[in-house]
Amino acid sequence: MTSPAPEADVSAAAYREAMAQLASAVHLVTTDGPGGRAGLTASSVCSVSDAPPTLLVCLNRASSAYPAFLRNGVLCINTLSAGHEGLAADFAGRVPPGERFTGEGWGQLETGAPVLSEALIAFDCRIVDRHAVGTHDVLICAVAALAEARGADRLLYANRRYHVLPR
Ligand SMILES: NC(=O)C1=CN([C@@H]2O[C@H](COP(=O)(O)OP(=O)(O)OC[C@H]3O[C@@H](n4cnc5c(N)ncnc54)[C@H](O)[C@@H]3O)[C@@H](O)[C@H]2O)C=CC1
Ligand SMILES: Cc1cc2nc3c(=O)[nH]c(=O)nc-3n(C[C@H](O)[C@H](O)[C@H](O)COP(=O)(O)O)c2cc1C
Repeated sequence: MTSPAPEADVSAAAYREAMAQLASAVHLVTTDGPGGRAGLTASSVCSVSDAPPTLLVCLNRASSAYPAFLRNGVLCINTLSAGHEGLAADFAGRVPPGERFTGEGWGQLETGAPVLSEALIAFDCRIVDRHAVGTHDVLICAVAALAEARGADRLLYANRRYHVLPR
């Protein structure tokens, strides 16, 4: 477990203002298993290694979905394409947790985590490590399967709004 960070000399508000300038892909991070089905919108996804294929996602422990991710030990990173802004808003809290999977086609790959059939890319993963840092857990995930729907425009998030990056 990582020791608590020393008192930051940058305010959280100033940090958020700075971070809002960064453009990132947008994902629905989903899970299913003994802990139930859950999901949230996330932008804190990045590659760690390609040998073996490994990525990370940072999960707020206050999120309603957090207990399910820990209990299930698996997740899917569903990278969104243009036209999925509504889904991103739904999974970011616009829709209550228990009602987030009613629409859209959802399937599975290896782990049983929900896979959005129209996702630009789906990274089906097993959680192999976890580091608590401040309010979040950094989840280290081994990629067990991949699916991709080529050719769609990308959905980005920057300056607190969504943007489309043509393919
Ligand atoms: N990594 C995260 O946990 C993120 C959380 N959010 C949440 O989504 C909501 C909408 O955010 P915005 O409209 O973009 O404005 P905002 O001013 O709350 O956030 C601006 C930027 O700061 C960073 N950020 C915000 N809250 C954070 C947190 N609790 N932990 C780590 N980084 C954080 C993100 O990069 C975000 O794009 C807010 O409640 C925000 O907390 C948004 C993006 C990332
Ligand atoms: C564009 C965007 C990116 C987000 N990225 C993350 C993230 O990387 N990690 C995280 O824990 N929450 C992130 N959130 C916040 C969650 O989607 C959600 O708002 C929060 O978990 C509360 O949802 P709940 O109703 O499931 O508790 C993001 C929100 C938005 C709008």
